[in-house]
Amino acid sequence: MPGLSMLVPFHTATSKLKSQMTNTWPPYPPPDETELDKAVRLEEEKVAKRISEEIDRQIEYDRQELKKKRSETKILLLGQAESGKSTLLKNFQIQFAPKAFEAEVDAWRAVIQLNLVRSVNVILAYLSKASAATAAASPRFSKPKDDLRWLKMRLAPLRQVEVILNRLLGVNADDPQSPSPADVGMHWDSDKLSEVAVGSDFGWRTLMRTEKPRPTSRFWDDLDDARKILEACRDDIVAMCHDQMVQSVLDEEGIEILDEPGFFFDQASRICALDYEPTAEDILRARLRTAGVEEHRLCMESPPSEKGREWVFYDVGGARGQRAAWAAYFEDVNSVMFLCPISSFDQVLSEDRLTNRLVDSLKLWKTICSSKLLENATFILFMNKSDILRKKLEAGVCFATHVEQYKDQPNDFEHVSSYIRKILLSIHKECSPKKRSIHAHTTCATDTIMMSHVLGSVRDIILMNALEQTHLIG
Ligand SMILES: Nc1nc2c(ncn2[C@@H]2O[C@H](COP(=O)(O)OP(=O)(O)OP(=O)(O)O)[C@@H](O)[C@H]2O)c(=O)[nH]1
Ligand SMILES: [Mg+2]
Repeated sequence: MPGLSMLVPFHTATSKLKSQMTNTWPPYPPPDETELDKAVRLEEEKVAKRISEEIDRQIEYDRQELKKKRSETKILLLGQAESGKSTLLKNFQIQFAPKAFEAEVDAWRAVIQLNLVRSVNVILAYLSKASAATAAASPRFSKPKDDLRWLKMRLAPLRQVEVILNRLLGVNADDPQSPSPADVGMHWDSDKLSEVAVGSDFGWRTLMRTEKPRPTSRFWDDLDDARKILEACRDDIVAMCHDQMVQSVLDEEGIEILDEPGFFFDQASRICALDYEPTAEDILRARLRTAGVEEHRLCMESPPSEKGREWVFYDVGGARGQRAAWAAYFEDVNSVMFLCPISSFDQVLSEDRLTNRLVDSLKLWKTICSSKLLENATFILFMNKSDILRKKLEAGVCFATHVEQYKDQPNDFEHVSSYIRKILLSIHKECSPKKRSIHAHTTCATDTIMMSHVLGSVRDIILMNALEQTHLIG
């Protein structure tokens, strides 16, 4: 039996062969092609070309994505709730992406005003309940009840301001850790009551960006209303913040106003003004609890040598209930930044009042150090809230009362902080799956000057290690 090629006309076979050999596209048309065949062939060629181009585009996209991924630096921010993770991230933005940080100022203004209003509402609700229950018995409520009633009446519009700002910022009303002031009980719990959380998917930061298409005018009208009410209540808010009865209640509860996250009582007059412009320090002091895991892309604006490099931060919610979600982000991480609030030795977790915060932080650190998934990451430890530790010790709070092993060593900042440092470093040494260097810094994340020095050296460490990890050096 003759081969199949024997049945195909010679010129067709050769042109096919030629097209296969030279890889010509489109292939030569068959010589006996009818008009209909030609139309069909051209259509088929068009479709094939489209598919081929689509595949090329996808390959190029995947190549670019891979290239981008390789040049990205992934950083995980870890630590218990209120350790200062989000505050550290703000410092990175201030230092290396100031324009992007500036673009979020409007959103932070609303958060700061909400922090203040919420604190005022919480205190008012607390005072009324406590006053009703103990008016006769306690000298701290000796102020005439009428005064309190008058204050409440004058400041009643602030409840509306809180509602508006909650709505505009997307504060999750269903969040069990974000109770409204109406939920205030007889037990003072500043951990929960002064703070708010915004879901990471709400996009509140970009909502108010000036260069973005603006939200509806209803949004801005509501925001204007909230600001006007705040301005109208300004004198009464300032009066309340300095009121003796309020001060004595806060004193009795051991609340150090300046150290309370998101309280802003000392800045009430400025923050309530219609033309209030938040400073970087205000924004660093604002309290917004992270819910879930937030991805932040920071495109370096400075220094010029690093312009355009992208750092991807994963900022996690630090409360116990949120920690199970962390592990999903452990793979491919270049750097872990762990924050241990060293001032927390005399505090308990707000989610578990039987657990000391420092003990919880050390346990968490042990778990993170032991993780196999993180064994190649660069570890940077921030012993944060050093300013509060210093203040507490200077005020006479005794470290050994809460950490018995400390025994009778000196109760001063240098000794206590170096004791905590030794423990953290020895945990890292003992629990790491393989030998790994560590960089430790004692910080106050609300102090921009201190942080600019620290972050300069942190940046160098991260860049060096990113290079090593991509085998360009070392
Ligand atoms: N005084 C002082 N306050 C700090 C310091 N670091 C952070 N804070 C404040 O502590 C509060 C909590 O900080 P965040 O950065 O929100 O804490 P976080 O670790 O992100 O907390 P979660 O999101 O709940 O996990 C904020 O109001 C900060 O301003 C510090 O070093 N000193
Ligand atoms: Mg946070």
